Order: sequence, then structure tokens, then C-alpha cells
Amino acid sequence: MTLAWNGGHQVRIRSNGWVHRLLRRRAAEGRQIEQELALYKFALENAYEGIVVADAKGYVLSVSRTYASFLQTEVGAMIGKHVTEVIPNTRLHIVAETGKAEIADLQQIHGHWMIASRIPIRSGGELIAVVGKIMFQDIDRLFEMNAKYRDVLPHLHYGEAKSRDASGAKYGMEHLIGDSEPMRRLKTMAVKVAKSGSTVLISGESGTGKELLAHAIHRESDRRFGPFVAVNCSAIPETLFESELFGYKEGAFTGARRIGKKGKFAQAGKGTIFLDEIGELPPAQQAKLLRALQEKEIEPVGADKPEPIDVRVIAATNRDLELLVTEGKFRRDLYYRLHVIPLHIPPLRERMDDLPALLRTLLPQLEGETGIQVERVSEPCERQLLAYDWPGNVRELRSVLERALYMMDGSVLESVTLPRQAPVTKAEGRPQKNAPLMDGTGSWKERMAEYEKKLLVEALERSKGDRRKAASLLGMSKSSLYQKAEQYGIGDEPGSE
Ligand SMILES: Nc1ncnc2c1ncn2[C@@H]1O[C@H](COP(=O)(O)OP(=O)(O)OP(=O)(O)O)[C@@H](O)[C@H]1O
Repeated sequence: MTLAWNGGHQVRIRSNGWVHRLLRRRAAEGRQIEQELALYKFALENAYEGIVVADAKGYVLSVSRTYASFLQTEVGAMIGKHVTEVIPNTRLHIVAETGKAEIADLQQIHGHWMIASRIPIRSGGELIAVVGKIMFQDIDRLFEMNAKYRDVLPHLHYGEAKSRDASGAKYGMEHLIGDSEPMRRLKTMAVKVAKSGSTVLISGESGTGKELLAHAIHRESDRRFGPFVAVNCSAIPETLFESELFGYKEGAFTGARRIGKKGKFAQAGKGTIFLDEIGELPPAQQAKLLRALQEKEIEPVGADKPEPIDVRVIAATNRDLELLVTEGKFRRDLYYRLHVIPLHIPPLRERMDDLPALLRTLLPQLEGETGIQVERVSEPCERQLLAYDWPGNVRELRSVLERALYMMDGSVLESVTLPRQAPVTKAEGRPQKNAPLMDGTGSWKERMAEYEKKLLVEALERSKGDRRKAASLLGMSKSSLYQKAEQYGIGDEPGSE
């Protein structure tokens, strides 16, 4: 060997020293690499999050204990196995083939939905491994969040607007039809405030879509995966208010459920509570609500200490709350608590530009519900719709159209039946309330129904939409008023409470 030629011994010694140094360096580097590898392995296996690393062929190289225990197995039982053997519904091997990352994809494991990302790792352009990661910061909350994801899945995947999501919010901003200037401004503002988490007070006449807007705000907010709980303040008997809203503890009163009951505030935890018809709340209940909102805590009936709440409040009213405050009927301090971000939905008559868009949306919906096809709305009919001033707003428009479909001959909507006090032209302004009764046509039954309806509309107008007051003006119970109003399509909707 050349080393032996010239002073070979010396060379050998020098050479040996060089080799030794090299070997020592290599050994040191090797130890360092080994240590680093051990460190990474330890970090990966003990990662708080669910992580798995597979080679380019899909065989597991490494996996975190969190992931292994989520899969109800052990790290050792997974290493070296093909991902398809150890991870249900995995796509890691597919990502290894396609080389395309899949970010935030839904994956079902043992009946639970989770969100996973799969990322290919390349070295020198060559795919050498794939990393799978469960995208949850807090693995303890995985199962809890899974339950919510399972229900919102149809929305996430298909944008299926009508189906209910886990949170209970049925509608999104896209359901609030209207491209008139005031509606566009309202929607832009609503999207902005949705993110803020502040308390919102929605005002507007009955049937303008206040509840719909509340749903949409929840769905736009960061709380969208949390629950949306609607409470109709006028529908809760005063004696049940506290237990309904704040819940009760085991044995709080005779007849209380053994395990107690969560109130609406607790049910809405990490989500939104929608307090509809807030203007109807009697004074004692206003005080209780104020306390809860002020202190951000509730005291369930029979509890020995208050419980903190984490809810976003959206309230709605068709009353003039400010007027109620000046009349001493609504607490000023509660008003200020609620009136943080006011959103007003203008009545339909002030945004008739929305009528075409509403017809385009409502008619196909009604076609679907009734099975009756409408080809188009005739021009005279459109004029008729434009001339009416819609005291019941979009809800009334929907009912009028629905009735008209049943009355229609053929597939063109030629006319609709509107309440008799409807003006013929816009210039005539508000409905004529005192048209002589004998002017009507039709059978006795039809004319009596017309009269009843007229009375209802008038009472509701006089009471500014306050159904409780309208019922008392007419000397009837609130439930009869609801029934009649529903029958004539001018009252509250079933299920909207
Ligand atoms: N802008 C709109 N676009 C589509 N549908 C609407 C719109 N506004 C209202 N609606 C429909 O009208 C009906 C009544 O809406 P909603 O219950 O939200 O009104 P509201 O203002 O809360 O009424 P109330 O004060 O009587 O409770 C629902 O069927 C709703 O879908």
C-alpha cells in the first residue's frame, strides 16, 4: 500500500492519527445524531398532540403516545406496521403516493370525527416520509369537540344550508335575503360584529327576520361550533323563569328532577344565547337577567354558589325599548347592557327593492314544500305585491305567496289575496282600516274570517306587534291569538320560539 512506501511507519502513524481523529469525530457526530434522534423520538412520542410518521411506503416509523392511545393501542404495536393496518380510514399511504398535502381533512376513527392533516416530507426532491397530525391543541377536548363536529359535518362538507348543525343555528347570512342598500349595510355590519363577541340587540318589526339574523351572527362568529340556544322571553311563565334560564340543582324544589337541570345559559355555554322578545320581560325577571349579564355568572335554583357563564348574548325585540325605558317599563341598566351593538332590520315596505330577490328565493322554497310549480309572477301581481305595505313583513309575504299558490290556476301567479285594508297604490300609504264591512264579497264564513283577520291585524298594529297586549285588546287568550294569527298567516311561526 502506498502508505508503506516512504517512511511508511511514520505515514501509518500519521495516517492512524488522522483516521482516529476522523473516527472520533464521526463517533462524536454519530452520538450527537443519535442523541438528537432520541430527543426527537422522545419529543414525538410524548407530544401532547396526535402525530404519526410513516415512510414513503406507508409503514409507521414513529407515533406519539397520544395518537396511539386515541387509537386504543400502544406505540410499540404500531411501529413497523403499514398505516392501513393500524389507523382506521387513514389516507397517509395515499398522500405518500400522491405527494399532495391534505390539510384539515375530516377522518373518522372509532366512531369519532377528528380533523387531521397529512403532510409529505421531501429530501432532495424525493418523498421520504409522511407526517399525519391530529389538529387539536387540547387533546382532552378532542372527544367533546368530535361530538360537535359530527353534527356540523354536513355543513362543513356540503354547505347544506337547511340542515340543523349541532349548535342549533339553522341559518347563515346567505339565508337573509335582500340586496337593497339597507340590507347590504346590515349584513356587512352583522358579519363584522359577529366576530367581536359583543352583545347584540336586534330590533325590527315582527317578521323582519330578527331570529334569522341572530342565527346567522352565531354562525359567523368564533362560537359557531358552540350551541345556539333560543329563548322566547314572552313564552316563559314568570314562575319558571329562573329555573328555565339558570337551571336548578338536585332536590331544589318539589318535583325537581333528581339530577337537577341545566338552564338555558348553561346549555348555551361557549355558544350564544338568543333572548327573543326581550321587551316582554317582566321587571322582576329583568333584574335577574341583569345580574347574570353583569356578573357573568348564574345561580341555579337550590345552588349554594354562583356558577360562571361563558355565553354571547343576542337579544331581539319588535318593541321600542328606548320608549319602554322612558315609560319605566324596561330597566335602563339592562337596556344599556344589551344595547352594546344595535342592529335594526328595516321593515319590508322600506326596502321594496328586496321584493324580486325574496320572490326568487321564497317561490322555489314554496314550490318544494307544496309541490305546486310557479313559472313566473305576472306584472299586475308584482305591482300588487309592491303596492302593499306588509305589516307582517317577510313572514307575511311568505304566507301570502303560499296561499296564492293553492289558489293559482295554471303556473303563472296572476294575483294574491291581501288583507282588505291593503292600499291599492303606494301613494295611499298605510292600509285603510275602516273600509265598510258591507263592501266585501264572498260567503258568510269567508267574510267572517276576513273580519277576524282584520281585527287581528288592527290589534297587532295598535299594540305595535305586542301579542300579549293585542290579545288583551281583543279580550282573548294569548294562545288563541297565536292560533288565529297562525291560521291567517299574520302571527308568530310555530317553532320560532
Ligand atoms: N330577509 C329574509 N330573507 C328570507 N327569509 C326571511 C327574511 N326575513 C324573514 N324571513 C322569514 O320570515 C319568517 C320570520 O322570520 P323571523 O322569525 O326571523 O322574524 P322575527 O323578526 O324574529 O319575527 P318575530 O319578531 O315575530 O319573532 C321566517 O320564515 C324567516 O325565514
